[in-house]
Amino acid sequence: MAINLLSELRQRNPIVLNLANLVTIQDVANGLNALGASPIMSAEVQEAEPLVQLAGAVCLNLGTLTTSQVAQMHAVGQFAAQYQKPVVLDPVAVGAVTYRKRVALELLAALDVTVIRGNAGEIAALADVDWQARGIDAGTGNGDLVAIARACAQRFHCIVILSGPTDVITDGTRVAKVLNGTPLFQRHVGSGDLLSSIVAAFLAVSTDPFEAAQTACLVFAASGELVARQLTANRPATFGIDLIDKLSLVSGPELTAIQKLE
Ligand SMILES: Nc1ncnc2c1ncn2[C@@H]1O[C@H](COP(=O)(O)OP(=O)(O)OP(=O)(O)O)[C@@H](O)[C@H]1O
Ligand SMILES: Cc1ncsc1CCO
Ligand SMILES: [Mg+2]
Repeated sequence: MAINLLSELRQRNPIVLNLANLVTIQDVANGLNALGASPIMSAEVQEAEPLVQLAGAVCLNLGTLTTSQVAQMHAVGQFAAQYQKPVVLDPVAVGAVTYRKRVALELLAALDVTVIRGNAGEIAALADVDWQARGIDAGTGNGDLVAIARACAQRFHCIVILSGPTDVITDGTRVAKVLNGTPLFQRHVGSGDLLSSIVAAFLAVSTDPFEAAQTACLVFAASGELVARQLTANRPATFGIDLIDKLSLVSGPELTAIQKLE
């Protein structure tokens, strides 16, 4: 775990190219900006090459996919391989909608994805493990989350982050866990979308994608935990606002003091 990656990120202010969903696009932009990265969103395939060239990393989010956006994702992903830029895939609701799963599998077959970040329902679907996913939510299942994340990483030859009460990070062999967090993340739509883009921001400033993934999970989950400690009641909207503020204020020592890692 390299908490000094946070200061590296803030110093270098990496540009993160996001093909975002239209529900949480502004939260993702503000969250990245608060953390110390420089977000840019795009919905136009014609500008794929120059945007990938200027970006340090790319995040592809399937949340509100359209046919033209999927074509844009293929184009951006191919330029990312050409210019050696890391790619994060957020497979929103692939456990609930067969069409989305097909799109995700086609992207994973065609592109060099560095990290897949999804909840248990999404990662189980990609690993072909039986699970009752529920829309954008993780749903219920009784599989071993580490085994599911590992199977997904081995199948697609990439790093997998299976997020939830415990975040599991694996490259198919190595496994790390971040136990920080708060149930308020689940009450605020788009927590996962922001985490995926923050993973991309850390990939942009690191040569070790496993360490970048682990650090992103800690910074995000622990920032949320620190915010929740200050709230007097369950306030999902306030949590969302305060989380963005906390991403700009949180320090390395503060994170080290509350980190719960395995
Ligand atoms: N019950 C929980 N307790 C603690 N932390 C949680 C809990 N559920 C989620 N988290 C944290 O929330 C963050 C987002 O992960 P989550 O698995 O909720 O994504 P998601 O389902 O894709 O969310 P969304 O669809 O709203 O974007 C992660 O940092 C994770 O650690
Ligand atoms: C609610 C919702 N619907 C599609 S994407 C999204 C945001 C969470 O990913
Ligand atoms: Mg999600």
